[in-house]
Amino acid sequence: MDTPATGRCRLYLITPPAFDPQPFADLLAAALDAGDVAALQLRLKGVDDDAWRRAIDALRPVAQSRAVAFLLNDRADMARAAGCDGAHVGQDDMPAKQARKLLGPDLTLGVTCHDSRDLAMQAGEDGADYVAFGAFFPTGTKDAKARATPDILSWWSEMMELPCCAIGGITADNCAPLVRAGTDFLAVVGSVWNHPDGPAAGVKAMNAAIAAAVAG
Ligand SMILES: Cc1ncc(COP(=O)(O)OP(=O)(O)O)c(N)n1
Ligand SMILES: Cc1ncsc1CCOP(=O)(O)O
Ligand SMILES: [Mg+2]
Repeated sequence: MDTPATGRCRLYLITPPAFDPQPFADLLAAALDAGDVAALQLRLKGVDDDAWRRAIDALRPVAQSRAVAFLLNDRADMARAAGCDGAHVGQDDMPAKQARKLLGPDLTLGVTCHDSRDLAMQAGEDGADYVAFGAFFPTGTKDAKARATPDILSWWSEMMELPCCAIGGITADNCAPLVRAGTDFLAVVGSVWNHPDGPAAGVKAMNAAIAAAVAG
């Protein structure tokens, strides 16, 4: 997962809460062709391993053929054998150390750190490649436990080399303070998949907003 070599923040797309993998693959291709996306996270809840494998088989080539890193949410145990680029784990999923062991040294590991500097420093020590803070805004996608403010992003990005990611209710209209605070990635679900003009327009709008925040 390429971190922004230019110093510019990049979009990190997460799959919507429910979708049918085959038709969704076309929608995803259009979204990824619409603008810069650093990573796609496959996020499924309450499905069995066969459903995970079907979704991975449908979506992984779409992402990887476009040089978009393909990460699994929660399932660090599946990522390596399934040819994925990494995994994202939360504080209640598995210890970051265990996820790192499962992934090996080369795959990307992301860790949810809510609004906690301590959790983020621990995640870095335990082998995370990026730390995720949030939720920054109200979101209907997840019942998010914590609320974060941009100062954690500015503190982290000034103190640490390890990339950070912002998540939670982020849209083209509200992302500027997060970009200016130094986040390396903006992780989004709703602002892309629920965009009134479709996901490709959502990706374009997010990239335009990132560029505007950097310029402004
Ligand atoms: C990039 C990114 N950041 C945070 C999360 C949330 O992970 P978690 O706290 O484990 O919650 P679930 O997504 O598993 O419901 C994430 N998935 N991605
Ligand atoms: C998975 C997750 N973790 C914290 S908030 C959130 C949901 C992000 O979705 P949206 O971009 O629609 O708010
Ligand atoms: Mg999780």
